[in-house]
Amino acid sequence: MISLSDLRKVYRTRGDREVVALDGIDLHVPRGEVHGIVGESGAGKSTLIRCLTALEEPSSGTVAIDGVTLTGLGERELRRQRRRIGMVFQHVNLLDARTAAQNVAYPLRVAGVSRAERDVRVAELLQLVGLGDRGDSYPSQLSGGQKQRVGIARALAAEPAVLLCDEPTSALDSDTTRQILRLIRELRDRLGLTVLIITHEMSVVREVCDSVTLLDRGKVAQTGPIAEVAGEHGSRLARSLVPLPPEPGVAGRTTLELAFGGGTPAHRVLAAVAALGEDVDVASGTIETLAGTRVGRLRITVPAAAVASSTARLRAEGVHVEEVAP
Ligand SMILES: Nc1ncnc2c1ncn2[C@@H]1O[C@H](COP(=O)(O)OP(=O)(O)OP(=O)(O)O)[C@@H](O)[C@H]1O
Repeated sequence: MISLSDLRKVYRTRGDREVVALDGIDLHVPRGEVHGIVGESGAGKSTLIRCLTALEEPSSGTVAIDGVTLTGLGERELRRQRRRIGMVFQHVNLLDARTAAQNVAYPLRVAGVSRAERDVRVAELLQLVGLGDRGDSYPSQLSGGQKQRVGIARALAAEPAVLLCDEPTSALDSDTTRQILRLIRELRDRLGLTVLIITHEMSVVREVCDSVTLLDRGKVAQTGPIAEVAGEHGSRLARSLVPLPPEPGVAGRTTLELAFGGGTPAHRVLAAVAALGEDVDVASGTIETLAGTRVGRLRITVPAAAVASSTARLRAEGVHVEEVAP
């Protein structure tokens, strides 16, 4: 379990200016959950990861992994606790002159695990990530996805409770991305890992995460289970989890956005739209199934003069409606 309480990190720059990178973050990820962290560049994602791995000392607040508070631990104990956190990066950074098996064995060697035990563990780990027969291959002989699998096996060598993944699929094509995300889920299921994924790709969140947090200038802007945040109509996460294609505006007409899902079943939305009469037109729509729940957005256009009446009629039918700024 990952638990951050009122976490703040303030950097002091050379000109003695203060930069508040994390501004009172509360985040609790239960054991066995895959949680995504998203946010624009500069939102504080890397700082969050560095505080979680205790590479950075928070200015205030606490970080706890599996009930152990990392903040304030001595160097020796911190090193021991860090082994409970496995890290997976965008660029795997394997040792080129070592085979896949030797790369996975490396952290075990550093930890002083005996040769015989190491060999058994490495074989198990490679098997676990689907590379049982590639232990003797060098990184140059492996594809990007296979290298990432080796990186994941290496991260799991110390049997961590938590896997922190920093943009794990950003360097991979879409098919390989899907396979790696599937692997992460399988590992979570088999090993009971708690997984935190930092990503700028909403497709990653859609595909693998149970819950998600949006960071904005060091604060939690929105957080919750995927289906829940996607159902918070009009919210930033709902918009990016259920994207719509761009559409050109039409002169004299106004676009209204309607929400499906949650307490608003599709038939009610469609009936309410149909009741507006022939002056209504459909501009775009998307429906996604997220964590087993169907959520969607529908954009319609109405004559500018009919905006107020159309909105009122839709709302009277219980449909969530917002006017889209031109
Ligand atoms: N060592 C540092 N000294 C001063 N300011 C820093 C330092 N590291 C980060 N910052 C500032 O803290 C804020 C958060 O940065 P951070 O790197 O955590 O964001 P991020 O969400 O990871 O961005 P990106 O997606 O671009 O990696 C930014 O304003 C950044 O300029």
